[in-house]
Amino acid sequence: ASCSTSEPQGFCAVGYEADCGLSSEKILIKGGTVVNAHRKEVADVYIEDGIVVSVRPNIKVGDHVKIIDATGKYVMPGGIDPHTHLEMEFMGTVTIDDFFTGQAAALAGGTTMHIDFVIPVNGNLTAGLESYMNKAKKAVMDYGFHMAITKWDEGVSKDMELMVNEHGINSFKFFMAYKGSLMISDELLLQGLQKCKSLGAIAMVHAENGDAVAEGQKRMIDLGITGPEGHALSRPPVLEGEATARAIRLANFVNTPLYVVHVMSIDAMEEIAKARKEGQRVIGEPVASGLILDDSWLWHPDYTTAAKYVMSPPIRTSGHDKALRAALSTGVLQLVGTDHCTFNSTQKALGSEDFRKIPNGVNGIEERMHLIWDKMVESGQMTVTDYVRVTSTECAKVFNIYPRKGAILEGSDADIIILNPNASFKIASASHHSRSDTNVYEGTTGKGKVEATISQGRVVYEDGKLKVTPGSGRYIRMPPFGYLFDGMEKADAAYFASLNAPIQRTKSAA
Ligand SMILES: C[C@@H](CNC(N)=O)C(=O)O
Ligand SMILES: [Zn+2]
Ligand SMILES: [Zn+2]
Ligand SMILES: [Zn+2]
Repeated sequence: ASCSTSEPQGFCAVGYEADCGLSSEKILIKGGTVVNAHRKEVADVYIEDGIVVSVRPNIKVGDHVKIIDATGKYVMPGGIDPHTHLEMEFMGTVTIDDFFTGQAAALAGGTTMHIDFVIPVNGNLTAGLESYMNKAKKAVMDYGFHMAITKWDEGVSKDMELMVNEHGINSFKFFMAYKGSLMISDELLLQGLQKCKSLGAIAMVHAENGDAVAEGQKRMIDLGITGPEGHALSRPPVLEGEATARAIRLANFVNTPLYVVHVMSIDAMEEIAKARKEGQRVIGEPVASGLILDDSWLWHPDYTTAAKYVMSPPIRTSGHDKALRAALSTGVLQLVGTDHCTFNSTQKALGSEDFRKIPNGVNGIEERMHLIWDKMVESGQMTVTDYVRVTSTECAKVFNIYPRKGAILEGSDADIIILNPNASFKIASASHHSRSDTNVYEGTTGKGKVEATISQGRVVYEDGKLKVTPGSGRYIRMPPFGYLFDGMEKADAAYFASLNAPIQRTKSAA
């Protein structure tokens, strides 16, 4: 069998890879501009057995080495997507992309690692992890896990220790929205923040006021607004700003780092900016949809078109996207995710009578690298080194897997992309690798094209063809106490020292 394009969407499913003969253990990438977060340089990259062996000009090699000419192109660390939901059970259905199609899409778009969210099973973390390890059996690229916390008791607290100390999880997500399903109370959030601090684990929040959202939804239904536009109107930016501020203050009170996922509005971004200006360790993660799109689509007369843009927090009115891009380019926000959580048009139709039933989520795992390059680097708003920082390096640093991941340095994993700044891309559901029949970026074109993706030292995407093997993906353990925790104990000591001098009071005269 050979690598025929008759394979579904140009896939090389298991068993064909050897026939493709295109992947190899020794690769020399010649003459490209190698870009890391800290510098760019014209240099060769030599890869052997999945590892970067050397990065310098004019590397000489023997035979049996696959040579890739990258002259005039950028050689960069593969993207790392910090926020995905593959094969996630949610709102009565399951996301249409699993660890095969979602990851194939990622590789085709220049992302070589993602961090997915384990959802506990009936609140049980261990059962949740088992379930996700099972889903990931078909993985074709490296992945890590965050763990969601959807209820609190002594068992959950104990299990969090297990997740950190035994299972390589160093981040826990608390949903402040989705009342009645994933949402937790402030009391639980506080317990969770304190537990994360003690474990050296990053606390992550979905920051919307879930109680107010429920009120806002009722308000829309009472007004007879049941279409997708009701989704945006029911949860305005003020509710994202309020929850973001609340989470930031509670993290301050506990004195632990905080990671705000899918920052979608100016309201939330400005709370993060204020906290960071005051020295608080808060990370803000915008996602591709919030950086690129606006909510006018939700008013589209065609339900299928409008419903595909329903996610939470909602994609905002025009202007928020521009402000979020500016914040990302100046370091107010630190890294870009996608929140890839795809439902096809049949699944989205579950909410055709009531927007509250539209499964929340959009695509992005294949489009992120192209969209950020075109919108921010090609436009001159962001440097190529910052592009690497926000799409790969910062994520590796926050989750403590740098420089194994997120860099092209001697000893790093050989997860590398070659981007041609002079080629262009076009986004279409007809050609994308997601299993969904819709794409929120349908028809978008732009400059900059990922022409080759190397994952674990093998060429897995080249000339528009994927050569992936289900089961070849590896679970990447992420150790606790990453850089965001450096020195926190000193701040704590100083704080408690300042309290430990009880005031000596004289008894007031009787
Ligand atoms: C459930 C998950 C994806 N869906 C979404 N953001 O609308 C999330 O809230 O991050
Ligand atoms: Zn093939
Ligand atoms: Zn969320
Ligand atoms: Zn999410």
